[in-house]
Amino acid sequence: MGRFSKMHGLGNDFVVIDARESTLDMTEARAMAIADRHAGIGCDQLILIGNSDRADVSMRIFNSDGSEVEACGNATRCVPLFVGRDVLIETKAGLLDAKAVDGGASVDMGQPRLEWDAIPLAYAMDTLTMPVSWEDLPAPVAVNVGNPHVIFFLDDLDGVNFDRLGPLIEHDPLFPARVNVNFAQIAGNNHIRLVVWERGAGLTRACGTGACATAVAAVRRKLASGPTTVSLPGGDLVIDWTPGGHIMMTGPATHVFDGEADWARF
Ligand SMILES: N[C@H](CCC[C@H](N)C(=O)O)C(=O)O
Repeated sequence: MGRFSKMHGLGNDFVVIDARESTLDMTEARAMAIADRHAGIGCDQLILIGNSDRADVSMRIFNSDGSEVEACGNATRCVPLFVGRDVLIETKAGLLDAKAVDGGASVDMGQPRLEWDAIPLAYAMDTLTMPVSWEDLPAPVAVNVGNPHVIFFLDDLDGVNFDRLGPLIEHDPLFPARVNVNFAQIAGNNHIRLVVWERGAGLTRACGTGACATAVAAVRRKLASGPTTVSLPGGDLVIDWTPGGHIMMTGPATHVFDGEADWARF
């Protein structure tokens, strides 16, 4: 039997497993089975906390479709709560410094990558105003914050068909590693409303890296400057980034319950 914690960041939910003492062999199939909301435990992402010789802990991230990915902002904020102290975390996207703050955490998410080949895109282009379109969507921005994001700034999010546009863009061959699709609306001064169709997980109640990427895109487009509140369906994050600097993300982290499972059954 193995223990796990159910946690979430603004409703983006996780099964978190402490793999520091176990030899649990995680495969894409097993991750997908655990994440299944009907036949498994259920989550948007599965998180494995392991040992690291470069940091306090390591973190592996699996989407509910089983794909292993580089970054998850909301899960990163849950690690200090899970481990019980501030931590330096080794991820596929590099080392992240996560510090507990009341009710959540503040995380240095590192510097965004803005070059077309770092997103990655299939061919060279301007990433601030990409010369591409899908249906009547405006030219988007592309940003990598450890994982790939494309951001559309719209006048109004009401009535947008996220379930149709999300997968259409996620799987477009322009994005060789697929992409997280961000639909943003400027809601006021340094305030953005955001809905994210996540690569490998679909619509979620919040996306931390999406909030980071969207705030970076807004600053680059001169639609925001300084600490920006990003309002997602599950709640608000505060993202602070100035060109050339690191992205600071601050927001809630919640522990829901602990459980036990026989991992051999997945
Ligand atoms: N779907 C993302 C991973 C989870 C990101 C999201 N849950 C967050 O809080 O950043 C990807 O495939 O890159």
